[in-house]
Amino acid sequence: MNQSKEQRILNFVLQNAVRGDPCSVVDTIDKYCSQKEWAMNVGDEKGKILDKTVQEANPSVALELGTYCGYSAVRISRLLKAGSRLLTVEFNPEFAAIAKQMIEFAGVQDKVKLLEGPSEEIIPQLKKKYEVDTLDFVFLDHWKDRYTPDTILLQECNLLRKGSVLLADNIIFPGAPDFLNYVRKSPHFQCTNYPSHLEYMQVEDAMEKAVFLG
Ligand SMILES: Cc1ncnc2c1ncn2[C@@H]1O[C@H](/C=C/CNC(=O)c2cc(-c3ccc(F)cc3)cc(O)c2O)[C@@H](O)[C@H]1O
Ligand SMILES: [Mg+2]
Repeated sequence: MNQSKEQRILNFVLQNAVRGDPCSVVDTIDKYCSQKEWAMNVGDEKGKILDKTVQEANPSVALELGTYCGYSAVRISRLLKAGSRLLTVEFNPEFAAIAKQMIEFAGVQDKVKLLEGPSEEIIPQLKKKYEVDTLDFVFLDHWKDRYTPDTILLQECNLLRKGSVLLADNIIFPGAPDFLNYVRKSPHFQCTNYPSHLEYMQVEDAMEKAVFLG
């Protein structure tokens, strides 16, 4: 049974990155996906926007929707202060297994908790089962038609507080038009757009930051 692309990405990291060094894992994935096989990691150009937003928010508790191979989980968790944690949600068991190995190889397993299942099931469990009070930072990078329902669900579950930062990938390509409409029209969010490019390509893309106003 031949390997999946995601397995090939993981193997390339295991053979070429430095164990325990999250930056080398991130750089090695970018090297593979820009030179050998494209994959839907946020990539380095948008990754730098992600880095700045995470550093500004300096979250104690962060949530990621759509782990995939773990690229952004490693990228985010490398910036978290001691005692902070990232909860990352992934419903595809193959991708979750890949991401778990990626996270452990990078040495960030103490900061990252991978929650397997659909976001609409996991989000309502965050307070009681995962002892979350409110979320300081949320990275949305899962199916694009899930951004809006999950943003509404986060509010319904009282998981956002004044100043909680949402950052959404792929605002232009593949696009999340309903999400953009929702947060920009809502009086509860202060939005900022960050033009960029699709990972590993010269195609326009953008990220949108939406700060919850309470
Ligand atoms: C409700 C729910 N719950 C839990 N996990 C969930 C979930 N919904 C999805 N997931 C998980 O998250 C990832 C999915 C990511 C979706 N991302 C994209 O589709 C994407 C696509 C492109 C792209 C660009 C140009 C092209 F030509 C083709 C594709 C670029 C990107 O950056 C993307 O993010 C994937 O690991 C999936 O299993
Ligand atoms: Mg994306």
